[in-house]
Amino acid sequence: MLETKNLTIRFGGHVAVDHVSCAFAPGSLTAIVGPNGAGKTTYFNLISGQLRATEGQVLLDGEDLTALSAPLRTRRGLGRAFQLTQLFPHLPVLENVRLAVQARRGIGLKMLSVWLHHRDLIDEAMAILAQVRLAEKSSAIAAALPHGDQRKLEVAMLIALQPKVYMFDEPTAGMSVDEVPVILDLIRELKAQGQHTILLVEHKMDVVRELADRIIVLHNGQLVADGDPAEVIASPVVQNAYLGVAPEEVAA
Ligand SMILES: Nc1ncnc2c1ncn2[C@@H]1O[C@H](COP(=O)(O)OP(=O)(O)OP(=O)(O)O)[C@@H](O)[C@H]1O
Repeated sequence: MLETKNLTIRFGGHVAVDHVSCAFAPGSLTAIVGPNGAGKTTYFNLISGQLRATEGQVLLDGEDLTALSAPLRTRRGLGRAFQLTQLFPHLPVLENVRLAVQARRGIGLKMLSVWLHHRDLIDEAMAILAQVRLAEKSSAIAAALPHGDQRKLEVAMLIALQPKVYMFDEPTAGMSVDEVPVILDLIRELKAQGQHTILLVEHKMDVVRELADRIIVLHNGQLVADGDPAEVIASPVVQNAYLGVAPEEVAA
């Protein structure tokens, strides 16, 4: 179980995330929505450790991660989709995923045969690339991939780490119409496995409606709605805060 308790960050006088308390269970997919500047990405950054909270806590399975760096949080099971800049852009796709698998397994594994060990890592990396439909591009240089394939590689790297929590920040942003379903299928497959906690920041409400079990709404850094997707989307607070419709218009 991932929990945030009174999670808060101030930038000068501005409270970007304001005492957000929320728990996210394994097997659930929660969409985090809200207008531009609501604090969604900042909330993600506080959970994954890219930013340190001014106040409050992040807990995973009861362990307080608040004081840990982002890499240590990753090792505890918080998996956030990487940007290409965090990968090895000048190495082949397969090498990137192999290194992620190796990082997860630990480098100090005592293997009878180094070659077998290497073969085993490659086999796992290739299986993950097949899962994200990138197997045929395994020898391409990561930086040379088209945008949609780079996003798939980011998901592959995440899968290689076998996190407890998957965090996706606008996973389909900048993708062409034919690439979007591949990423959504991948998220759907992860959800179907049933044991991961999945958090998704997404602006496209059709995607949210289809994938999420639950929606939380941030507005001015505060948690203003939390619940069943259909009910939350229909609620006056969301129609007003997110879709820009006045509550009285919704009620009418
Ligand atoms: N490092 C920072 N320094 C100062 N202010 C920041 C910083 N990071 C975020 N903010 C501010 O915090 C608020 C929340 O920003 P954030 O990017 O989290 O919003 P968001 O909901 O993800 O928006 P969007 O949907 O546009 O991505 C904004 O007012 C933003 O300007």
